[in-house]
Amino acid sequence: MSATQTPARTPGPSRLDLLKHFFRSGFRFVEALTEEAEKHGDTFVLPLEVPTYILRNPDDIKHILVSNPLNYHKTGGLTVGEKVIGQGLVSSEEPLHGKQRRTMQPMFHKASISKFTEMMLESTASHTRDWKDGDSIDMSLEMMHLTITIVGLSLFNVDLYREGRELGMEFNRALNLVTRIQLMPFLPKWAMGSLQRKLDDSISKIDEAMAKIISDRRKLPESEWPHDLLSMILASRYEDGSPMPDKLVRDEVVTIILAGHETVANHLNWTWYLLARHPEVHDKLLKEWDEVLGGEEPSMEHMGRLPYTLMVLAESMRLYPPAWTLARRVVAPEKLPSGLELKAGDELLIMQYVSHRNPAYFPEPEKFIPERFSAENKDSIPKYVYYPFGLGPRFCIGEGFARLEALLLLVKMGRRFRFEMARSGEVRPETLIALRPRKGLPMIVRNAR
Ligand code: HEM
Repeated sequence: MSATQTPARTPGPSRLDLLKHFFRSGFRFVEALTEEAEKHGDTFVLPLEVPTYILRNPDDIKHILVSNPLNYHKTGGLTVGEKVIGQGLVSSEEPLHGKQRRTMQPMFHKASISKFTEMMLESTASHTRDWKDGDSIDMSLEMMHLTITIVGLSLFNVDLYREGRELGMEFNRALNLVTRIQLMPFLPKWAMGSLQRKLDDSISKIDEAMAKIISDRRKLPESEWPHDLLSMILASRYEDGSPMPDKLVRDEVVTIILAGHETVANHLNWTWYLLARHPEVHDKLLKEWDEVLGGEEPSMEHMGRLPYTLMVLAESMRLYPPAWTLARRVVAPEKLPSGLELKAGDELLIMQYVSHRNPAYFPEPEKFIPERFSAENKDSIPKYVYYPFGLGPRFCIGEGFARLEALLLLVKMGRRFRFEMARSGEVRPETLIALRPRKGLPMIVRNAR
């Protein structure tokens, strides 16, 4: 990377400042950028080869994501794995994106998602069946296993942790390789070439398995198709009545696996971490669950009746948004509402992590205070400063699925267990594709009561 001229009126750290900052803070990337936002204000630019703006002005965010989204193409983060996810919803652009989104939307309606409730609860019960007071676990591994099981069962009725384990491992391998390639752009050519070859090998194994899953399903009469997302994708029709081509079916399925498990896993990881540090919040949750659910299992229908649980999950996503940044590239030059003049090719980072810690809207932003999201307080939080699921036409299609899954798993596990941190000190975030706990999350299982 080489330093370049940046517009004189946009503030930002020099390249040297940035390096010093990262070294001093032990390469704490998002924390350093949050501090830079406090120093420079809502808009600042990083001195990279292509000017890269970090934006948190709510009017600019609204303009880019909602008012004129076609002028801002997707890049970075969720699309780096484009080789793996192909032309799925996360990475495609218009007009393909709109066509796919309209076709896929009904699968994510409340009525079809709620049919996954029993499976989500059963998967959780079976995953945690043998856990007992005093056991040591790495919560981040446990949550990855549980959420990949759930996404595999929802998509094509295969448990990717058990009978579909080989395919599940292949997804993990591909995701790790994508992350390594993304994090190490300075690797020598030969080393990068070797990673790329491993990724290609992993992708061809995934393609082979996916082709078999799709053709096996097509061989069955439609009346025997199970209720899962693959059946819904195969049964869906475009506006002109034609079915989705197999290549796009494959891309959408792989996209949902990758977008739909690490995000939820990390949302839960951070929630367990916060509850371990705030046992009094866990007590209040138990009280709400006793009062509202009694002995019943949680369901979609309870979501509106568990306000404190939803407040805890919302505040957890404020502090630790699993999708920690949205990345866009400017298509045509444009002036933003704040006055910032953008050129074609400029890169934009709209960082949930930075916006969600803006003290102008969240006093004492580092503190875990679920009451920020109480009925009385939540309306004072503007839409464009808190956006864990994104905004506008690229808004997360799986939001309802993720919220249901997080609630069910939290109640199902949190009623039986509490989790204590196995090591002292604060857990720092690591900014991979999702915001993960750095060095995992070793915890000790305790009985909830
Ligand atoms: C807590 C969990 C989740 C979080 C925080 C999250 C967050 C996000 C965000 C921020 C975006 C927008 C990205 C952008 O605009 O650049 C997105 C898009 C997407 N998410 Fe999620 N997500 C979660 C769970 C899920 C689940 C469970 C699924 C599927 C079952 C899913 C599928 C998708 C897809 C397909 C897109 C692309 C939508 C489009 O561009 O039309 N996500 N997600």
